[in-house]
Amino acid sequence: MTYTVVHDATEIVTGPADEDSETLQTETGAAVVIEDGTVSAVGPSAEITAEYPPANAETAVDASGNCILPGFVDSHTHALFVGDRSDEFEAKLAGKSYQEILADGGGILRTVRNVREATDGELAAQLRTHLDVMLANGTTTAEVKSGYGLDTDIELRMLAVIDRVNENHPVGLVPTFMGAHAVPDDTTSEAYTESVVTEQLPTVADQGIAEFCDVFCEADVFSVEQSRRILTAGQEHGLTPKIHADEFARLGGSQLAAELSAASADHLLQSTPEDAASLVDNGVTPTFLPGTAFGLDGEYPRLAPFEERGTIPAIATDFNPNCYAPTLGFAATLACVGVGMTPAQAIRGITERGAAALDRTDGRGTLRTGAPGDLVVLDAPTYRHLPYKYDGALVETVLKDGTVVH
Ligand SMILES: N=CN[C@@H](CCC(=O)O)C(=O)O
Ligand SMILES: [Zn+2]
Repeated sequence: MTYTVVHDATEIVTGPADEDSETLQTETGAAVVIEDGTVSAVGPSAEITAEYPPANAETAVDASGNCILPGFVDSHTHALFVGDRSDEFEAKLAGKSYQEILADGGGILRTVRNVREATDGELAAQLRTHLDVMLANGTTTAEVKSGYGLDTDIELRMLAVIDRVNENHPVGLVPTFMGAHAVPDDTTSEAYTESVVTEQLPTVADQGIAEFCDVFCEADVFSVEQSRRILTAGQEHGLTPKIHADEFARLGGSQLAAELSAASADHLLQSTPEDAASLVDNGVTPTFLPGTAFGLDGEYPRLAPFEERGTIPAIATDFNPNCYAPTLGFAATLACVGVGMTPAQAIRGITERGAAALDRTDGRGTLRTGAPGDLVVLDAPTYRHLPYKYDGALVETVLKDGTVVH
């Protein structure tokens, strides 16, 4: 019998509390056992270690003084990018808006130019570098979008790079096709939508790597009608919809997500209580991206309409060159300080709610029996310290499928 045992933890967060969904279930003085990559036992350390002695374990981690959390799930990233946009940060500080930068050929379109010029090796190396930082800060599962190619060949290349890196990086990747991330500057949104539907989507579906299809449904980008066309075509090709909705304008992206039963609707800065109700009623996981809100004008999405319906949003980083913040612990801090979540809600947001936004039903984001053996050992005694000590460096050890990977 080979097993990993993490023992004598000051606190283990096993998942949401059963009776009150806004709080966490925790055990003190506890241990967790992982066999064949899966959690096989959680409970009082003395009982667990009597059955699974650390001395006989393949891997034993003494977690005294530490809090153990489920591995973090980042359900929204654009982590495959190259190039620098630090001057756009300065332009924004000087008053230029994100949309003005994009309209001038900067923003996403600038990263598209950089990605198109990069070799596959350069793209893979940069993605690995980004994932190393994410892993060191507790992320064990991450969605990664294409969307900096904006033509069939480069979108396919991006997805192939994500797939290749996924073979040998500890962070488990979930690939999303996002050909509809922006409109290339040599075409119109109508013509480009047509090419996404008739050229990109069939080829991407044949390639068989992408699991989700995402659209930037926004004023001057893709209309609701265009987004509907792309997402339903994606569904016909077997890709589950996700959507960037209600970020700058309330165009109707949330309502579209509800209509299509999307896996998630993300950003939601302009969403109304009616939008929140539609999302919740149709099983769409609302996803807040507080790092992006922090870097724009500091307007955060509203929690109350979701809370009132018993739903905690997922919290994701949206890591991209406009939001250079790949750390979910920091996103959790912003979820507390900016959105007004409690630390328990924020921890739920970066764990099992993130898993829900990716349609994962394998217990990911919890540490219950049968869940993946993905664990974060904090250099702190309680989960509350994660959003509280917000300058990072709180993650001591990370296990993926029961193996120490950081
Ligand atoms: N808004 C669209 N996409 C990203 C930004 C990507 C970029 O600026 O490169 C987002 O979710 O914030
Ligand atoms: Zn995004």
